[in-house]
Amino acid sequence: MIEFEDVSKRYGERWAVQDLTLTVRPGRVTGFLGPNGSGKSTSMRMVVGLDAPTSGRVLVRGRRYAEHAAPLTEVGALLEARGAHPGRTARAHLLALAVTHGLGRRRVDEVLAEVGLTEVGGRRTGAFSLGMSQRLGIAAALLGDPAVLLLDEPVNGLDPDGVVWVRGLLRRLAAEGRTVFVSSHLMGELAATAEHVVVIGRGRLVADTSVAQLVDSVAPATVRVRTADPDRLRDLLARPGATLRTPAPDELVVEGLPAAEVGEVARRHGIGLRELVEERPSLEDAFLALTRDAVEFDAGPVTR
Ligand SMILES: Nc1ncnc2c1ncn2[C@@H]1O[C@H](COP(=O)(O)OP(=O)(O)OP(=O)(O)O)[C@@H](O)[C@H]1O
Repeated sequence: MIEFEDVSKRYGERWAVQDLTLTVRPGRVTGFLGPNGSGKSTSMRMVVGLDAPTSGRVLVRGRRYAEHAAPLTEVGALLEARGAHPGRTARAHLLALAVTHGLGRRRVDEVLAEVGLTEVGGRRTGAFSLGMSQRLGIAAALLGDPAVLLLDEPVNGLDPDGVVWVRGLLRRLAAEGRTVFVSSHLMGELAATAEHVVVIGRGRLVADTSVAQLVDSVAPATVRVRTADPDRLRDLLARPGATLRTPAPDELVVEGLPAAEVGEVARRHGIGLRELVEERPSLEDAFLALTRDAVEFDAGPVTR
């Protein structure tokens, strides 16, 4: 579990994160979504003590990161893909991390195998592609077998096979009961992996909800019907909460009613339907609608 308690972070004259209160729970993948510059990386860095909050505090499993005796076994983090020394081999990089926590060579070999880098473990990381560096970063995050995993844009630079692999890995880690917190600026990417999503815009919390609820709340599904008698069907469907439009002579568009109910009312009254389609906004549309205000109303320079 990760807890942000009224956390704000200021860099010079600007707030990168403002009044963030949030609990990231174990046993599921939580996506962390926001446009570029919205404060995702800053928030993640504060979890592992790479940045200190200007106010508020961040707790990992009930304590500040620095208060944990062996932090690598509590929190594994991938915050920057090219984090390894370019002159070191992948194995040496992991071994250097492992020895600080009393972990042995065997664990290093295990995580190299887990991320598919066994063959290239002896190569210098400076020659790694971005995708290989991402895999190495994930190996480092897994090294201490931590209960909490923090991954900043983990699929960046991965090929399609790699993307599928990361999704499977994150879901497995969550199913094992770990807290998995993963950022992305692409809603579609997170929707394929995360059950729960936290959205920030301009450093402020915009949503903390399931992916399904997020889409429903921003732009609910509409039902589009083609029929010879749209006016009659419109009158039959008129009720509080339903919005009905007839954009064409043979078309009715319904908001606020499920497709099954629209179909059932038509059937009961003998109105033939040529077409009945439920249209959902895309995840990217939902995300853009949510963060639009946050983007337009810039938190601006420091006023407090
Ligand atoms: N070390 C720093 N010094 C000054 N400003 C910073 C620093 N780190 C981040 N910022 C600023 O804080 C804001 C949030 O940046 P952050 O990197 O946390 O956003 P992000 O959501 O991770 O963005 P991206 O998706 O582009 O990585 C931005 O305005 C950024 O310019």
